[in-house]
Amino acid sequence: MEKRAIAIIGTGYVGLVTAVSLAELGHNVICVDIDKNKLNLLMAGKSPIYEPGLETLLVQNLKSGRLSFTWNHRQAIQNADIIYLAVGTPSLQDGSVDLSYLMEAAKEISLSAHDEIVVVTKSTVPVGTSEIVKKFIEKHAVQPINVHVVSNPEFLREGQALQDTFHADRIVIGADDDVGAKILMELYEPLHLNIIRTDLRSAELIKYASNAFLATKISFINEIANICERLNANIEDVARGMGSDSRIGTQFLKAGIGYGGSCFPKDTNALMQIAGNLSHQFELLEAVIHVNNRQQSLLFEKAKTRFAKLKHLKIALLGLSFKPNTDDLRESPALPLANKLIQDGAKVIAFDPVAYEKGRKLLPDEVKVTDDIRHALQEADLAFIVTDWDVIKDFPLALYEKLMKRPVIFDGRNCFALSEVSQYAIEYHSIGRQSIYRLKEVSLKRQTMKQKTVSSINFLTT
Ligand SMILES: NC(=O)C1=CN([C@@H]2O[C@H](COP(=O)(O)OP(=O)(O)OC[C@H]3O[C@@H](n4cnc5c(N)ncnc54)[C@H](O)[C@@H]3O)[C@@H](O)[C@H]2O)C=CC1
Ligand SMILES: O=C(O)[C@H]1O[C@H](OP(=O)(O)OP(=O)(O)OC[C@H]2O[C@@H](n3ccc(=O)[nH]c3=O)[C@H](O)[C@@H]2O)[C@H](O)[C@@H](O)[C@@H]1O
Repeated sequence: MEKRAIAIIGTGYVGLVTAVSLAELGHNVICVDIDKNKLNLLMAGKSPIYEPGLETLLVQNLKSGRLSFTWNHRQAIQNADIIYLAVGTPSLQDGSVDLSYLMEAAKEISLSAHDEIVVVTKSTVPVGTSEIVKKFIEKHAVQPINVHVVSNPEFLREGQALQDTFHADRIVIGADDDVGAKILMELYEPLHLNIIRTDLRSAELIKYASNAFLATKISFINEIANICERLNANIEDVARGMGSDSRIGTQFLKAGIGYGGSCFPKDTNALMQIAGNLSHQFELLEAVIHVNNRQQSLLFEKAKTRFAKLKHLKIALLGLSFKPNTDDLRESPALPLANKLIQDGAKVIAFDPVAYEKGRKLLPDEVKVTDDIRHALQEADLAFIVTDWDVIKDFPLALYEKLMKRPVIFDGRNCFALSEVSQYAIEYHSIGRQSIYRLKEVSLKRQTMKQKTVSSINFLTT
């Protein structure tokens, strides 16, 4: 295997995971970023993101000398024969993709690269962008250059990024010429994974189509959950029954508070824009996005129906990250929920085992933030579960019952089996399942017992 000199522009999730995995395969990898704070951490062997296993590989590869970091684009690019673009491609106001970071990175390549290079678009970009990048670099290059551009979209999930990289279901390599495609296929060959070779545009579309399809599965199951609630059926059983059909599959059928994160909301909106620009109204995707927006307010609406007023209630908001095992709060359903609760005059105390620092910066000032679940639940009038962190799922229901002033739980992730909850004096509202009102039942029973005791005392004293 030829040892390659690889430059990676952008050290976010995707850039970092790509960097450590290519260094693990024995290549020389240099990463460049414009964020000096991030680079200082990385150079010191500290991962700026919470991603299981990442820091260990970072330290190992820094020590071996195969991995390095710089803020100087020229230093990263001038000797590289493969250059990855892994910068962010966030949404603009209208839902279309902001390509300014990507084009800045392309400009840096044109200033420092020379001879023959392979430019790989790892960032998720609208169809046709890789061609634009190639033309841009060739047009603005200050030295003679031959650019082979390859689209190699990323499919990792946050929280299990390394597993998804080393054991990916597929690697997509899209190119309109064979030179770059062949080099990338050789690069990934030692991973022994399923490689799908396509043209440039198809590769770019595979990424959006995949994310949009997964988002569709989630909105679909959430709609079935809404029907379950009205029919007294149980969404967990329905999803299990559906998912056992191998044509449907069990994954991404977990009903909940709606999808969040840095990609599904952004990429579904982008695909809507892409279709719209082609005069095609993507009605199915429009519905998927609409259902997700509605689903994110569902727990709040349920709480408003249950309690006429949330004002002055002490509310524990459990989980801030958009899913467990990450400290990423981008598009987390916890953020709009916290804002709504504050607007309604509730006293909110938010808990997250990892994302609490980031949460403190993003939540309204009125929200207290803690990394201690007991502290959040103490004397709370109700609790919202937003993220299914193990520490939340495994926290004993007996303690929810004991610590809370009034143990009413709105669970957006179906963390507990109904049979388990019904053993406690807890009122429990979840997604796509019947609500449990044991709180009333048990306290009534307690009241009756108290009354009985009082009357027997009265009897004894008369
Ligand atoms: N986060 C994820 O799980 C996944 C993300 N993607 C896609 O990958 C791309 C990157 O996503 P993330 O890693 O989450 O982004 P991120 O926002 O975490 O990181 C991007 C990095 O690029 C840096 N950057 C911006 N302009 C630069 C420039 N001119 N030169 C050097 N560095 C520059 C930023 O400072 C930042 O550190 C996006 O297109 C995203 O849609 C794809 C699959 C998974
Ligand atoms: O393009 C991307 O950035 C990535 O987007 C997702 O990965 P990620 O956002 O890290 O997380 P997921 O595990 O897919 O979850 C996304 C959201 O859907 C929600 N979800 C997921 C699965 C499910 O069954 N139900 C459900 O509500 C999660 O809670 C979360 O809010 C995709 O799964 C990755 O393949 C893709 O590379």
